Amino acid sequence: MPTPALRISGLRKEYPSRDGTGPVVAVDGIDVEVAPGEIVAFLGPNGAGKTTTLDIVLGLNTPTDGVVEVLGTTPRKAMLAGHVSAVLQTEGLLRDLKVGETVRVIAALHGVEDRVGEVMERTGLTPLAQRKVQSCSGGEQQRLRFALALLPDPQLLVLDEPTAGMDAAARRDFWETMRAETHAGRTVIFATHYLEEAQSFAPRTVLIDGGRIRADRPTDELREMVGDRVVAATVPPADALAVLAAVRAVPGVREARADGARLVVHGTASDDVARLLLTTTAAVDLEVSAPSLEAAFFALTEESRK
Ligand SMILES: Nc1ncnc2c1ncn2[C@@H]1O[C@H](COP(=O)(O)OP(=O)(O)OP(=O)(O)O)[C@@H](O)[C@H]1O
Repeated sequence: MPTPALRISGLRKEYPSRDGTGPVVAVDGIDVEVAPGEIVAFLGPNGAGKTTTLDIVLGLNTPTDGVVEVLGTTPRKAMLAGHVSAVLQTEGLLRDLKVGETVRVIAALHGVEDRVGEVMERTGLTPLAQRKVQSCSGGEQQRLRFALALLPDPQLLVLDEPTAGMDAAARRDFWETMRAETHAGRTVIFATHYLEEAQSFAPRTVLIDGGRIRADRPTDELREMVGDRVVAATVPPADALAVLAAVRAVPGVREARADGARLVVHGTASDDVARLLLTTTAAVDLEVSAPSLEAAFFALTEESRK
């Protein structure tokens, strides 16, 4: 058995109360093991305990109880040896430095000046080299943090909501670069609020809420468990009943109803329903939406009640 990239056993973290109402239990007994080369999403809503867990993995916070091993050693030793890098939500950048200078300074600290050009190129920073950090957008600054994390060529990369504050296009760019950076052997753990980010990037998802793991399974399976899509469209009122009947006959449709002229269809067959509506009816204003994270949690707790 190879040494796990990460082993967390019985992890618990309590913070002193902020308002005298007793301690805040941020992490309430987490066990998880990540093999070398795995890409794992820690998915959960605000306050789930993701940042606390990742900070402990990075040696930036200490557990109240439990054991955390990173690459077979303590978090601090792994970090100091340069085997672990992180992109954190709040990590400071020096605002007066230029982008290129920032990368060179950190490369010099790691003794890897020869990697500057390659890392800047791979993270798309070369055209921004002369720009001051303070003039970069939030997404560009996040890309710079990512470049700094890649400099030591870490075995384990930890990303805490790396796309927070980015718009959809910047998020897509970020994950495309990230995908190219995950080569055999590099382990990646990232925290996210977005089910789509877990779906498109991580083969395995650990769902965390209230400081506990609610599910730890292949992301595809999770997606199937919450695979419903909602298709909505406006149809001429006179057609509504006939269209409803046609839609209900599509395999995979779980529920279809008409709210006045607005048709709302739930189920796993969103492509088939959309095709039927657009090609055989006078439907307009078609929208397809994915379940929210809240819906995912609901579906999962419903599953565990069965
Ligand atoms: N220093 C602290 N003192 C007291 N409570 C804290 C402290 N840091 C975090 N908490 C609390 O611990 C719980 C878990 O917080 P944590 O930041 O780990 O969650 P998260 O999943 O990362 O959330 P987010 O997505 O908002 O970053 C929350 O209830 C939070 O308010």
